[in-house]
Amino acid sequence: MPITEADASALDPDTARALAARLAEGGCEAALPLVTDRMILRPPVAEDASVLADLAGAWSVARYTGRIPHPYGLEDAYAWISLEAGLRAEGTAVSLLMTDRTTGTVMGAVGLNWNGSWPAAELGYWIGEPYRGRGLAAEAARAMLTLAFEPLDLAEVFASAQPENTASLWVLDKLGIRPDGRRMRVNAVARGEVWDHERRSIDRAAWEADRAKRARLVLVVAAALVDRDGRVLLTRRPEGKPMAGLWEFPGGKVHEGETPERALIRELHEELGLDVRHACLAPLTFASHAYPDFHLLMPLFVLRSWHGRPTPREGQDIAWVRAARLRDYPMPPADPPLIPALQDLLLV
Ligand SMILES: Nc1nc2c([nH]c(=O)n2[C@@H]2O[C@H](COP(=O)(O)OP(=O)(O)OP(=O)(O)O)[C@@H](O)[C@H]2O)c(=O)[nH]1
Repeated sequence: MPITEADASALDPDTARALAARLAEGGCEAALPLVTDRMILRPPVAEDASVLADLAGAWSVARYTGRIPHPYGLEDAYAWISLEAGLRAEGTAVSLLMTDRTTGTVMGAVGLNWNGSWPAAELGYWIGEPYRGRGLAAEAARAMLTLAFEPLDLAEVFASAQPENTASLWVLDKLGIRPDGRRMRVNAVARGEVWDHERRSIDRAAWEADRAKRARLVLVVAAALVDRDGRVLLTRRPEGKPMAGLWEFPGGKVHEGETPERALIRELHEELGLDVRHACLAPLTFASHAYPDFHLLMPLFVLRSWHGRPTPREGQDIAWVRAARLRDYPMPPADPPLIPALQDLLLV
C-alpha cells in the first residue's frame, strides 16, 4: 500500500500509546530487545554514552548520516540517549544499539522513526568503523523490518542514502528497499547541507513476499556421534560448500520420500563410511533457524554405536571434541543452541 503525504502523520495518541506499550522491554511477549544471529539490538542507556561518543564522533560515521552532528561529544551522546528514551516512551520512534551477542560490545545503531510519517517509518542506521564489512547493518536492518511490520504493524518503511554511500545502498538493496520514484529531503546537520535524495521504500506486501520466500522449510538431519570417552564427532564443511570451514554435526538434507532416520543412515554412510542401525538413533533435540534464503529445521540424533571407523569421504576434516569444548569450534549459526542439550547429556 503506497503511502501518500495525505495519509501520513495521522498518529493519534491512542495508537502512539499502543506502540509505546509494544516497545516496552521485558518478558517473552515484549518486542525488545531484538535478537539476531550475531547481535542483541537494545535501547541505549546512559552507560553507553562514552562508547557512542567515540564511535559516532568519527567523521566517517557523521558524514553519511543526517542527524549526527560533528564534532560529537559525550554531552551529545547523553542528549541523544535521553531524547530516544522519550520518543520510545511516547510511541513515535525507536532507536536501538547494535551490540555483539557474545561480548555485549556496542557496534552501531539502528532506528525507525514514524513521528510525522505514520503509518510509514523512516529507517536509519550507522555502524562504527571497526565493525564494517561484516554485513551487520543488513542483519540489524532486517530485524527492524520485522519489528516494523509485525509488532508495530506499520504499512511502509522508507530510507535514503548518499549516492556515494555504496555500503548503505547495498544494505537497502539486499533488504528489498527499492527506489519508489519519489524524492526525500534530509537535513544533514554534520555537513550543514540539505540533501535531496531518491526515496527508497518497502511496503508490507513486498516484505511479506520476501519473508515467504525465505521461510521455505528445508529439512536436514544430523547426528552427534558420541565415543566411549564421551567425545562428539564434528566435521568441517569442505571448500566449495556454503559456510565452508565451519564445524557441524554430520548429516544432510532429507530427500523426497525419505524419513529423517533413513536419510541420516544414508548420509553417515556417504560422508563417513559408517553402517548405522535405525534402532541406535536416539532423538535428542532440534535446531530451527532462519537463514537468509531458507528456514532450516534440523533434528539432532545421538548415536553411540555404529559399525566401521569414521573415514572422511568428502575431503572434510573431522574432530572428536569433548562436550565442554564444543563452543571452541566455529559452527553455522543454527548449531550453538544445540550445545546445551548435548552438554546436559554428556557432562554429568
Ligand atoms: N549436516 C549439517 N548441516 C547443517 C548443520 N547446521 C546447519 O546449519 N546445517 C545446514 O544444513 C544444510 C545441509 O546441507 P548439506 O550441504 O550438508 O546437505 P547435503 O549433504 O544433503 O548436501 P547437498 O545439498 O550438497 O547434497 C546446509 O545449509 C548446512 O549449512 C549441521 O550441524 N549439520
